[in-house]
Amino acid sequence: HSNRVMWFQDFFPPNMCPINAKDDTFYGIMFDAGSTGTRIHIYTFVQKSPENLLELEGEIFESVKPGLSAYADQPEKEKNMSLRLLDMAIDAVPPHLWKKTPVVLKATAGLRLLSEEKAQALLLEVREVFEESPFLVPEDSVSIMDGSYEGILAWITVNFLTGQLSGQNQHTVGTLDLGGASTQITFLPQFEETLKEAPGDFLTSFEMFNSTYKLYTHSYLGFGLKAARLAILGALNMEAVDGQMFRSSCLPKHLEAEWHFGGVKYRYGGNKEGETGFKPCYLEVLKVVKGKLHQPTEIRGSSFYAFSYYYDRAVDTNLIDYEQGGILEVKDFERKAKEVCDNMERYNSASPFLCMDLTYITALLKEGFGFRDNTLLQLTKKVNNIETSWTLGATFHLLQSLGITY
Ligand SMILES: Nc1ncnc2c1ncn2[C@@H]1O[C@H](COP(=O)(O)OP(=O)(O)O)[C@@H](O)[C@H]1O
Ligand SMILES: [Ca+2]
Repeated sequence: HSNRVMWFQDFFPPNMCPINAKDDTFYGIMFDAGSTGTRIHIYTFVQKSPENLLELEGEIFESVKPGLSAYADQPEKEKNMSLRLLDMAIDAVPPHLWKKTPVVLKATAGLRLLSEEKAQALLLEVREVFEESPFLVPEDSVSIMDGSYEGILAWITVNFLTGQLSGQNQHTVGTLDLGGASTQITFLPQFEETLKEAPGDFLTSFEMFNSTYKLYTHSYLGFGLKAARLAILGALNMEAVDGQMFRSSCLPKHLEAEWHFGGVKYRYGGNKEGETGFKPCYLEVLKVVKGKLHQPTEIRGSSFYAFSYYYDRAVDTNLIDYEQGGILEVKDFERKAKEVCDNMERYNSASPFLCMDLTYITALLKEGFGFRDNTLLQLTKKVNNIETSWTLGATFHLLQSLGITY
């Protein structure tokens, strides 16, 4: 804990605290416009002692569904949603701090997949809501975030919260984020070989907290869990194919249903006549995954923090506890995938996609990234009661860019 205080001393040196020199609390508001939902994170920073040591004290978090991209064809309807979330900030931040509190929204894969025109129309709606709010609206406050930042900022969050970015002995940990539309992998390479073998745009130098980190990071667009469902069904990028039915051996045999994603309606169902179960499903999933991702050799032996849908699906299948999280091996996902896919009738109260999702996660980890069966995954939703989301890293970055730190 004391490490964190020490670290903040560097981050906010005593004579430089423009946001608020007198008050002992200040705030930062970060919106995460994800493909499946929009979330608000209101971070509180506190100055506890007269020496002006600042600490991240807490977070207020709320989320709404569906994601911004669901309003692609009626952007004006989006307004209610951002207003509703912004009301939380109005309640949480004391009025005298409103105009010193920055508010920013960053959109991820859902908007990256929309046409430029539709995405900009949605962002404009949000910008109007922000401009009418009493908060500090920085330039470029509403934008689509670059995928490499999504990975880097999540890595910053996790390694900050676990105390790895302060002090001398830094043992940083890699991060895996499985969103609805994209997935990210990020780590600090230890081997020279990794730097040599990585595609050029997978390495990014990033400055934060007075250090420069050269990270391996990549965001695979279309490899989020929900986009992967469409890819497996053969329906990705097949807009408005009226009435077409997409079938898969990963779905319950007699299932026929509809699914809305990114503003498009899809019909899908099981292999009524053909095979179902883990084996055929894995083969189907492999077509989407195999050879599509870069495999850095050095990660085979390391352990990673994993969140978002890795966490959710592990909770759904009782691999981990919803509150506690836990540590799993890659093979635990495979074991569950087999159990669910080969007994789909027993799991018919769960999501019809459970088999497909678990099989995809298994294939993504093993055949996609090249992890070993016994690679350890630390599944975490919160560290010290703060969400393990890129939004905290983004808030640090925001404060840094506003000149609140050097
Ligand atoms: N702050 C958060 N806390 C918990 N889960 C989150 C958070 N942000 C995203 N998720 C999870 O991420 C997954 C969806 O990813 P999302 O952010 O909507 O898509 P994408 O990152 O592809 O735009 C869901 O499992 C959702 O529960
Ligand atoms: Ca996300």
